[in-house]
Amino acid sequence: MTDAPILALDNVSKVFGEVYAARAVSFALHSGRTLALVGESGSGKTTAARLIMREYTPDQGQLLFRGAPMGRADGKALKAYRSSVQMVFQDPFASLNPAHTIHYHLDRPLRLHQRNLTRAQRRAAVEELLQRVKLDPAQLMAKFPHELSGGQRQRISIARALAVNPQVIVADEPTSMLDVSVRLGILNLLNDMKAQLGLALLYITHDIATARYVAEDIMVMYAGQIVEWGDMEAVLGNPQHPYTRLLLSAVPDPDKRFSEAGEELSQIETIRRQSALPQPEIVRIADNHFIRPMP
Ligand SMILES: Nc1ncnc2c1ncn2[C@@H]1O[C@H](COP(=O)(O)OP(=O)(O)OP(=O)(O)O)[C@@H](O)[C@H]1O
Repeated sequence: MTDAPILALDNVSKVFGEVYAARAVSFALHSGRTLALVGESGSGKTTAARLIMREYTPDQGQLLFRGAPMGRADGKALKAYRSSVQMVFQDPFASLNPAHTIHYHLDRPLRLHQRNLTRAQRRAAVEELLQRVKLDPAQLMAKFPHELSGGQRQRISIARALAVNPQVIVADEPTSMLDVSVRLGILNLLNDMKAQLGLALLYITHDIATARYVAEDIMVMYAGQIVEWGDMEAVLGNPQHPYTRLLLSAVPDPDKRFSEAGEELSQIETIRRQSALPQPEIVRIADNHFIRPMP
């Protein structure tokens, strides 16, 4: 790939006490592509997301946006970053305010970020956002979050993220709290957004099967480090790191329906305890277009 990355973590570490929640993590996101960050609970995935969302500042290394270090960004650059980089959370119940209508949730970011729009233009924009996430505006605008299903709520979260015309979306386990029957719809929606809007997506999950469904590239995180990365099919077809092999062993058939695979992967912690994994050792499977060589 030759296009410049939109966003990158460059050799970033984040330490809590003695624990490296992230250690020398480097990766980049490109428009129109999804990078899956895969690892079990506690591996550092959410820390990586928080570093990108600027909830944590790196102890070492830097966050780059369009090549510029965010550590030195001024107010204007920070504002641009905040609308360019949006997050979709695991729990669509917790991320919407029960006291406000769906219209309010989508109108608010438009009011804050596109101040030149008239009320009528904002209303049209809200309708367009709902249509984009395949919900019926006439039916849903006046409703409150509790009147919606989990899948509909997650669609609203995605619409709200899209309201500010982002270039990057970080989706942290966006389907894990949803009914199995609606997960595929959300994953398809993420794939559509990537293709139609050219978004760069970071898809965070413990579930290799859904990762394979949405992402071209995969990064495996273990104990705060990226231990393996590369093209999705190349890594899954020929995993080099014992931890990747272990993650995959919980999904013996990668073509299996992701819902079944997800359940099996929830047993990964048990498997890990039984098999006494070696200390993380970084394996580079190939020169790769989206990640800098590890030191
Ligand atoms: N604010 C914090 N204070 C102290 N330790 C933290 C903090 N945030 C994360 N950690 C530690 O850093 C490590 C990585 O945590 P992190 O939440 O990033 O993992 P994760 O892969 O996202 O797990 P999960 O899937 O359960 O969210 C863990 O050992 C965790 O206990």
